[in-house]
Amino acid sequence: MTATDTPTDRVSAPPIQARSWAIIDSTLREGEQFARGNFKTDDKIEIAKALDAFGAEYIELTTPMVSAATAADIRKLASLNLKAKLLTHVRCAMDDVQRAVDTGVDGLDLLFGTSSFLREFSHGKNISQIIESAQTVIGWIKANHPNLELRFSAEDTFRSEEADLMAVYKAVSDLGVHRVGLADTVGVATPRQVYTLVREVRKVIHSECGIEFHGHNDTGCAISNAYEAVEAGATHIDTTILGIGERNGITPLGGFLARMFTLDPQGLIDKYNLDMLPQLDQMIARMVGLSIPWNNYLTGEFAYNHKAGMHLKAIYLNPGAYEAIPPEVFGVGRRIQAASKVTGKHAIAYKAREMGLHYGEDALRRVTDHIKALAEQDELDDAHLEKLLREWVSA
Ligand SMILES: CC(=O)SCCNC(=O)CCNC(=O)[C@H](O)C(C)(C)COP(=O)(O)OP(=O)(O)OC[C@H]1O[C@@H](n2cnc3c(N)ncnc32)[C@H](O)[C@@H]1OP(=O)(O)O
Ligand SMILES: O=C(O)CCC(=O)C(=O)O
Ligand SMILES: [Mg+2]
Repeated sequence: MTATDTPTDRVSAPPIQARSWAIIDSTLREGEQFARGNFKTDDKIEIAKALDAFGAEYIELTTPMVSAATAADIRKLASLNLKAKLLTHVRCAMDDVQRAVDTGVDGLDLLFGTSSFLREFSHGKNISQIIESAQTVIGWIKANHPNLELRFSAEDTFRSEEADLMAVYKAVSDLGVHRVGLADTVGVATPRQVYTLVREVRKVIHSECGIEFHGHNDTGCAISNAYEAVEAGATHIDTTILGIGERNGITPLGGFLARMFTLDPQGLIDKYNLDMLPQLDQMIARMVGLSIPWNNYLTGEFAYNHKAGMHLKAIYLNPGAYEAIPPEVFGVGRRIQAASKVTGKHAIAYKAREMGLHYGEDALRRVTDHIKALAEQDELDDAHLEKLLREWVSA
């Protein structure tokens, strides 16, 4: 944070506008690095079309260096002529980019590890050599494929020396890349570090150069870090559907949208077909053979479950009392769990009224206490509750 950027300034700052950032969905790249991400050609086409229909601005694909089959899939996806821009994620090496430019994608996401870990154990290059490689590779692309959108990312940004990063980012910005990337490769960055570094990077790159953030979720900060990046001026955020990726994954598309929706609801509604989110989450859950987690952002089975009596009283009057985001916007419904030991008389009265039953005040208290006592012993489902309410009237 700079001296002029106090916490108070940030609290009173206007909410971030959705038009200031774009999604780069990497389900078809980072998601292929997920333990169970092994998408077949038809899966890739389904995912790309679904993301395109959703309104994702960019779709990132695995490098064509993986295999001839992967390269053919990239070409096939590029031939779909989607509205979303297609990018392929490649090492900063001539062989890789020469293969990548033949695939018909709209842009290349180049990367080079800049931390001492990756310099020593991944590729063995020092910072000057990284910059030299960037000059050769980017120079060649600019000369031969000037229409390609280019991004250069310093892999493992948050364990890299700041002076090294600034030298690399300035060099690639001078070479004319469209975006620089900051990658929290091992999920170690704190939100404040992300905010501060994005602000610092902004100062050394050209004003028209965008900033992309890629955040892993090892310490549970992937969404907040993406949010802080945007607040600090990042223009592009990497997501995957359900957050799938290496280890425990990256910023999930749904969770990130939930975060940003509260700041500019109309902006998100204008940009994306938000009610497709359950379909996207279900599609990936099916393809990777896992269930959507119960507490998943927006689409988890219990993401909109309301249970406590005090909550239910208010929720019946106005759902906004206990919901930050209306579920219907994202194509999901709420669940009212009226029969539990933590319920109250308002919830029971409401449920009874729905069934055309009315109780006096005493009867309502007694039936409520009866339901609470029963639920203390065992789970009560809706069918059981309805039977009980009917019996209570006729008793
Ligand atoms: C943080 C991330 O998620 S980055 C994601 C990168 N994506 C992937 O790794 C998935 C696809 N990868 C692959 O299919 C393979 O790893 C390939 C085709 C890219 C390379 O395969 P191989 O030649 O067998 O090498 P291997 O994967 O064992 O080792 C990585 C190589 O990349 C080099 N390398 C690593 N980073 C870079 C870089 N940014 N630019 C250039 N070369 C690099 C390493 O030096 C090493 O090459 P070397 O053997 O000459 O030292
Ligand atoms: O290319 C990038 O910016 C990100 C690469 C990656 O997946 C990571 O660093 O975790
Ligand atoms: Mg990653």
